[in-house]
Amino acid sequence: AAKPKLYYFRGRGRMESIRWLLAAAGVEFEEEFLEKREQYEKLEKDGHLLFGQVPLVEMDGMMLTQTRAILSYLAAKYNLYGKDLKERLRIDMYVDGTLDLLTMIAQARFKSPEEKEENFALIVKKAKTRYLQVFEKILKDHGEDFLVGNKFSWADVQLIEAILMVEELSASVLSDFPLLKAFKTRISDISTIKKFLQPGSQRKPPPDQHYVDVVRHILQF
Ligand SMILES: CCCCC[C@H]1O[C@@H](O)C[C@@H]1SC[C@H](NC(=O)CC[C@H](N)C(=O)O)C(=O)NCC(=O)O
Repeated sequence: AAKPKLYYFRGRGRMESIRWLLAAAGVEFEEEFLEKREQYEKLEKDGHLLFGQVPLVEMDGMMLTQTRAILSYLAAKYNLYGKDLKERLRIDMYVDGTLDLLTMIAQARFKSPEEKEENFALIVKKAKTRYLQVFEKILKDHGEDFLVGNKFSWADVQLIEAILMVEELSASVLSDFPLLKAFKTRISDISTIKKFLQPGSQRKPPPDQHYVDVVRHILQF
């Protein structure tokens, strides 16, 4: 079967979680990077952008948009969505919280330089008190290796992505969370994740000013 094809900017944004989940599932994918406004306009004209937005993923003969819908489809397709309705619900709860944190971080990078530092400090504080503390307790309460059903799932992928992104803002953020430290080591050691963490993989670096400028230019905001 043809490999999934991802249409997005050459950066993390909303597409990075989709890259992570595909990589975790061991699924190879191609990328088309939007560098010019014309590319975005062509996708729109061709009717591929349901609400006029990207991420866009071409797979299984479909043109898919809406990040959360795509992630859910991938999790179900690659058996990373729990064994029953209750486990899927728990995964959804954990993932929605983690995506809120990731979105906060990603949007903060679009702030002005003076706002950015203050914003990042606030985000690190919220990450620790509202998110990481909760996941530390979940691991403590059930004493298992994975967040849900003692089996590797989408929830674990989102959390490792979030941990690494928060550590980019504050390297010592896990100092009060021994179970999350062990979780990070364990999940990073899973062969598909380990490969994605190697240099040269399709994982994107933190956004720089050029990325922000290109996104603003293409989307004209
Ligand atoms: C996670 C946040 C990453 C920051 C960068 C993104 O946020 C946006 O500022 C731009 C990009 S994403 C690009 C943006 N896409 C979305 O907002 C998608 C939202 C949708 N609910 C989804 O989850 O896929 C876009 O196409 N906008 C065109 C426009 O609406 O006319």
